[in-house]
Amino acid sequence: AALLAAGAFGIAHAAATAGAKGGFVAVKDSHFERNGQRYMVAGANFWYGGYLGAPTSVGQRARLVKELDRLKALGVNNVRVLAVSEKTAMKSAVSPATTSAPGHYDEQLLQGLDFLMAELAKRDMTAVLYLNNFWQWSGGMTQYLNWFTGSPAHDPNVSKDYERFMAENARFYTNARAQAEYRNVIAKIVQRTNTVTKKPYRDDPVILSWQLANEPRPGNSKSTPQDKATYVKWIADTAHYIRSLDANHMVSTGSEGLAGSAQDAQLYLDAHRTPDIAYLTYHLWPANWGWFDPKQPEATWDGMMDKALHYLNVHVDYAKQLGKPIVLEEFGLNRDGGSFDIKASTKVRDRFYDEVFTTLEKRAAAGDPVGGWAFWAWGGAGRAANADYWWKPGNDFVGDPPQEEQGLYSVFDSDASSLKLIADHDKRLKTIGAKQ
Ligand SMILES: O=C1NC[C@H](CO)[C@@H](O)[C@@H]1O
Repeated sequence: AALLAAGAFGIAHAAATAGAKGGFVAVKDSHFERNGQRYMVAGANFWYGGYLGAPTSVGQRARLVKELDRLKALGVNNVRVLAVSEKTAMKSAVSPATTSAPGHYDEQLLQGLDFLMAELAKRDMTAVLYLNNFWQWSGGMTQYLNWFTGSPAHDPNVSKDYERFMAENARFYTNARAQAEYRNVIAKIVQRTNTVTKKPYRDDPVILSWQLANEPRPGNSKSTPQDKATYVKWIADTAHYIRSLDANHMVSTGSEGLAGSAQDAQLYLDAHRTPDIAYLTYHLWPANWGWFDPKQPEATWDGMMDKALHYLNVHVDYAKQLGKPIVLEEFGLNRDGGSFDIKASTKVRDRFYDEVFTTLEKRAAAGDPVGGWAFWAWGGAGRAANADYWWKPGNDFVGDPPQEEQGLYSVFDSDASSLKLIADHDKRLKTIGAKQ
């Protein structure tokens, strides 16, 4: 029995550490490692990367290749991508969608993801793939609930009632039929064989992590202890399920940090404690959270930076407490004056990016568990198509998803000062990592 147990332990241990060897990114001593070397995530949010890779319909493979070449040239080594979307009647959601109805999936969009993975492999880049969305812009949890409870899919861009939207969305975590379909989708993608490379996703080191959802929250600001317990259990159970399908890849939550945890540090820590969640994530949105007014930058900058620096540092401290890496996988600020116009300057945003990068570099240089960052979001060659800056099917994709003005937070290929900042700091981050 002892021999059997030792053997089993050996296999389990080998599986757990296999990642670090076979080119997979894995965690070692609260940092990322790949092939025995420190790995720092110098990332970009590129939610529509799989859409561009589609062979037909929305696909623009020539653009995708150019965008990846641009990102690679900047020193970006990772992209964070929406892996699956759900068809919905909500006005501000992307179409087409991967899942047209439970059990029915668009093979063209899935082949788009395949093509993206293949192109990332050619450039030695990795991807974080999120498998759902707490928000409406890709259907997400709201659409699952519409399918399985018949509840109307309230687009909060229309209702303006985010508190109600968030409270209603939390029902997703306990709806058995919604969870069953969500796991069907997870299994379909995690167990997929790439039609371009013929490589099973499970064996593809391009994937840095499977992410439960984009910005999953326990409910709204009045989340109850029961809501919180449900949320923690959903994270642990779903992460365990993914790891049961794929022991090579890390799993992450997609959490925004305290802002997505009802400002409850204990909840944020509990949500990331399970060994099946490899690292912590957090996001930083000063304008969304009311810390900054782009139309009054001088009046609001100091207060915003105080809060932002605290947010940046306190989450690295949480990661230290858990002994896991942490990635700031979204952050952004408006163009000057709050303009959506690509011709508008980005002086204030550049200053914000510089502060964010510098703060995290300091913590990384001190040996703290900074796993890296990903700015929100790459607009590249995409351009807003309409005078009102709203997206319509057939328009270019940019960094801003359809629920926001196309130009709100995007970094475009013409934003030279922003591109230089990103390139300089991505290089610095990787240099810090290499020295440790
Ligand atoms: O995940 C997200 N976080 C913030 C982005 C900008 O508001 C938003 O577009 C996206 O839903």
